[in-house]
Formats: sequence, C-alpha cells, structure tokens
Amino acid sequence: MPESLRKHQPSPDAGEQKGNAGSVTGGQGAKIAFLVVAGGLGARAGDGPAKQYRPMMGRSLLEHTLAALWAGWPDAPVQLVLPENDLEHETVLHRAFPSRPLLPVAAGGATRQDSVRMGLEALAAQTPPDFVLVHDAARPFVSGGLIQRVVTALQGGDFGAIPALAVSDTLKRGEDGLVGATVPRDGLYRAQTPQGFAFAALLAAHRAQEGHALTDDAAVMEAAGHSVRLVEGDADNFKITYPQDFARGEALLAARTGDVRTGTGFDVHRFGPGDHVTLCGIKIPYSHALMGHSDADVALHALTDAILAALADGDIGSHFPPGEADWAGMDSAHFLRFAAGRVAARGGLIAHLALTLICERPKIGPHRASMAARIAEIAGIGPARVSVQATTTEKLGFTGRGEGIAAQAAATVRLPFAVEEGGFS
Ligand SMILES: Nc1ccn([C@@H]2O[C@H](COP(=O)(O)OP(=O)(O)OP(=O)(O)O)[C@@H](O)[C@H]2O)c(=O)n1
Ligand SMILES: C[C@](O)(CO)[C@H](O)COP(=O)(O)O
Repeated sequence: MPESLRKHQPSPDAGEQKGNAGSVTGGQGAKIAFLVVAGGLGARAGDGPAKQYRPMMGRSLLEHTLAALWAGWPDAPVQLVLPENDLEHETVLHRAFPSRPLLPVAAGGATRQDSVRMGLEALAAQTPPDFVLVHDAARPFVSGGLIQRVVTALQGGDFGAIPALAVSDTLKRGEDGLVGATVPRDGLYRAQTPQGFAFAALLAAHRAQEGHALTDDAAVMEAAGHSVRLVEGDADNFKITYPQDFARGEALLAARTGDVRTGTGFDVHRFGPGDHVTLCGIKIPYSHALMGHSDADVALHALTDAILAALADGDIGSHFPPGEADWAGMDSAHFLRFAAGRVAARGGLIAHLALTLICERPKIGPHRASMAARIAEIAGIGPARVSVQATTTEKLGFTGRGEGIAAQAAATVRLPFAVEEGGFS
C-alpha cells in the first residue's frame, strides 16, 4: 500500500518524547492542538483595522473564534499566529481568556500558507501534538459538532480531514463578463476549516511545499501525496471576507444570543483617611480614600453585581466572601473580569453596561471618558457599550454630607437560549 493511502496510526507515546504537556487527548490517546491563523491583512474586508481585530457585537472577530473553539475543547492548547508587527496583541488575549491554554504566539508570513508553516514550526519547537486542527481566525461560527467530525475522522486513521459543503449553485466560468462555459458541479465542494491532520505529516508537507501558493492545508497535503477525507461542513461556518460579512455575522450572533437579560447592582463605600479614591479602576486624587476589604472600587462592585444579577448567578459577596484574606486590598478589576468571564463561559455577550456614581465630590466629569474606557477594557467590550453618569443628591443624605460614595449599575447580557432552563416556561 502506498504511504499516502496508508491510514495514520498515532503512536501511543507520540509527543511525550518532546514534552507534550499542553495538548488534550482527542480520545484513543491522541493529543490535539489548534493552530489559529490570524496573520492576514484582511484587505478584502475594507478599511480600518485588520478584520481579525474588528468588533462584532462588541467583541473582536479573533476573540469570537477563540471562544468558539474553546467552548467545546476548553483544555485544547491554541497556537496562534499573528501579524509580525502585532505580536503584543497576545496580552489582550491573555486578559480575555485568563484560564485558557494559549501558547506563546508565532509571527505570521506573507501568505496564509507561510503563516500556517510558521505556526507549525512553533508547535514543533514546544508542544508537538499528534493531531493539529488548522483554523482560520476569520471563521468565528465553528461548532463543536463540526470539530468532532474532523477529529473522529483522524481517530479513525485518516492522515487528514476537512469540513466541506457540496456546491449547490450552478457553476459558470466567466469570460470578459460573459458566460464562457457551464461547469459541471458534480463532486465539487467548498472547503472550510478547521482542517485536521496528523501533525508530523502536515509539518513535513508544509516544509516540502513552501512557496507553492496553496490556499488551504488540504492542498498542501494533496501536493505531498496524501489523501484527505471530506466530512460534512456547516453553512454557518462561513469565512468573514468582505465588509458585508460582518453584518451577516452580527445577525447570526443576535439570533444565537436571543435570551436578553438585564441585571442591576448597587454598592456603597464610606470615606476614611487617604489621598485618593479608586473608581472604575482609575485612581483619582482626593482628600479621602474609600474604605473596604478590597480596593473599595464602589463602581466596579456595582457593575460586577449587575452582571451577576443578569446571569442569576449570585452576587459579588457569594463569589468573593468579604471575610476571606485572598480579597484583601484586591484590585476590583478582578471581580468585573470574573463576572464577564461567567457570561463568556455561557456563550453570551455583554451588550451594555450603565453606571451612575452618586457623590458630591470628587467631580466625576473630568474622568468620565477614561472611566468608560477602562470599564470596557476590563469587561472585554467596545467603549461605545459603556455609559458612565454621575449625580449628586443635592447635599441630602450620606452622599450629600460627603460621608461616602454610592454606585448603581445596570447590565444587559445576551445569552443563548438554554433548553435545560426551560426557555420562557
Ligand atoms: N499572510 C496571511 C494571510 C492570511 N492569514 C489568515 O488566514 C485566514 C484566512 O485568510 P483570508 O480570509 O484570506 O484573510 P486575509 O488574508 O487577512 O484576507 P485578505 O485576503 O482579504 O487580505 C485569516 O484568518 C487570515 O488572518 C494569515 O494568517 N496570514
Ligand atoms: C482555508 C480556506 O479558508 C478554506 O476555504 C481558504 O482556502 C482560504 O482562502 P483565502 O484565499 O485565504 O481566502
């Protein structure tokens, strides 16, 4: 039997030899890693930042894609490839996914093929898996079921497997704006990602095919003489390529997260001795400090409670009991990030955060924009989705007497409908 047609048998200890600590097993002992290519310019998507950084419903395309991969495979290491001049974006992703196994990013190349090869070399140098699933950062709607179909084919012994959709339109070859010919569509498929391969075979194929201008990894394997299996793709797993694809993506996200919930939060902290207050994660010079077990950031506490309320998921005190030494003096960004992470873990999105600070002093107006920007950064949403307002109580009550600051917040959260919660019944 030619080597190219022989089925792949992952060696029971493959990877262990080179310290395969990061990979998860895909069953039958084989270890799996994702290689996500985000090294392109996104030229066809129009002006602005490269498409992988552009927001869809307040979250970047790249973050949507990583969240979708990790939703079904939370322990699978991801080797990410970023544009060479933008490697520092890695820190943004570590903040957005603090508990996920993101390997040190690799720099991409001039073409997708170059970027994949550079990602494979990075994986080979640190955590070579048995199977690698190469995925476009520009396909944020990848589903767990589709990934499983690819993995199942690899577990069955295939060297490579790709999701694909049979072409359903009649195909024409164009010639100078006219139909030159009608092309039979029988046996034609549209290739998607993630494309899964035996790692060593794909690495060898990419090394051998460098510079051959191949647009997907199956083509690289085919050129190297390997057979690649077709598994069922998914129409929703389309690639964001043109400007109008963002609108299609947002419509799909809206349909998938139609369970819209609101929550409110309220908090108060008293003034004590000190020379600044911390509000919305920003230090503001003042004649007093706010007293509390943590950094007493009354604003971030109210926002954290609002999000937890929208999730019906307890409150800040139930997750971070005030008596516990761990939270003494804590930066309250940690609490808000935690609440935002609970939304993401349920496949949801934070649609809006609204905050009202209630105090006579310090004056909030000069800090309003930087406060909103910091809240947005911590929560991982766009700044246009955060509102910061302030009011006094006309010198009435404890805030009017300058004894402390109160904050109230509202959060709007979009979640997927969860069957086990009984829908609206
Ligand atoms: N040099 C490149 C080119 C592409 N990609 C990645 O490959 C995926 C699919 O490519 P495509 O949709 O063509 O992205 P771009 O090359 O960025 O788009 P364009 O061709 O419109 O510039 C994207 O996630 C893209 O970031 C990459 O990592 N390195
Ligand atoms: C890999 C791919 O997404 C499969 O459809 C596609 O080949 C990428 O092609 P592009 O030329 O980079 O858009």
